Amino acid sequence: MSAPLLKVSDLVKRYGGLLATDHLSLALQPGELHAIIGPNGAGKSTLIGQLGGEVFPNSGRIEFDGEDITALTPAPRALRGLARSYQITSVFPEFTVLENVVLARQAHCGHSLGCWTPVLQQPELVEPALRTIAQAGLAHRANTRVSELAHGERRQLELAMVLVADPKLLLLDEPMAGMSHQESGKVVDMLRALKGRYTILLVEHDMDAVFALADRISVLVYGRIIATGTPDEIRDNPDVRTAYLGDETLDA
Ligand SMILES: Nc1ncnc2c1ncn2[C@@H]1O[C@H](COP(=O)(O)OP(=O)(O)OP(=O)(O)O)[C@@H](O)[C@H]1O
Repeated sequence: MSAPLLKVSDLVKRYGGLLATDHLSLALQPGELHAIIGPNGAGKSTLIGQLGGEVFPNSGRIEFDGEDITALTPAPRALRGLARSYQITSVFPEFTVLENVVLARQAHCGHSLGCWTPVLQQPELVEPALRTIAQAGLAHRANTRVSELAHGERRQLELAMVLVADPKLLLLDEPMAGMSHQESGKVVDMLRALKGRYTILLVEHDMDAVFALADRISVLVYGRIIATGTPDEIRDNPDVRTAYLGDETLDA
């Protein structure tokens, strides 16, 4: 097995007397799609926040690509290739999908490119932008204004804006939240197409999507990972079934 791209060791996050992250350890192999599931309040958002750099742990260590990033804020983590989709704040609604993704590419590349040439005339920006727009399933909407996109398409745009920065690890926090069945089906297809090309950590409540997509699943309960395994191993794990007692989501 190759060295893990992400290695979390003995992570602890306390809120007063509550252990939101309880000595949690986790390793992600390059190219893996790893899902985190768990009941409400299990600590999924707190974990993602610590991986993205918005929440700092009380103790423990986060290594990314061989480097200790525990003390880094989100921006230097993103520069190292650790991308979180919702971090996109600079979507311009009156600009087209292509213009937004081109600007995200320009922001990622810094100022080395020709600032005084209109961005849509710079093939080094436009080509990767068109490629990731297609990967996100939005090729037919490239010239549509963002203000005209449906909710699901906007989430796809956010993903395109993350992918255009060539991330090594994608942190996806509930990418299907608020989507119709048809829209979430599209996101499942898209993530299936991205699988293997990117390392992905997916937190998602849609169990059909998780069990269809994940190579491995970790189950978080009261801040602790109680099981990690393939979808079949997780479905059959008695501790997991107990944690989800009375919940039909694992029987899908
Ligand atoms: N900023 C905070 N201050 C105090 N307690 C917090 C804070 N953030 C989270 N918590 C608590 O930490 C625990 C874990 O919350 P978290 O939001 O990480 O769970 P979750 O698994 O993402 O839940 P959900 O599935 O409902 O989104 C909960 O008991 C929550 O109330």
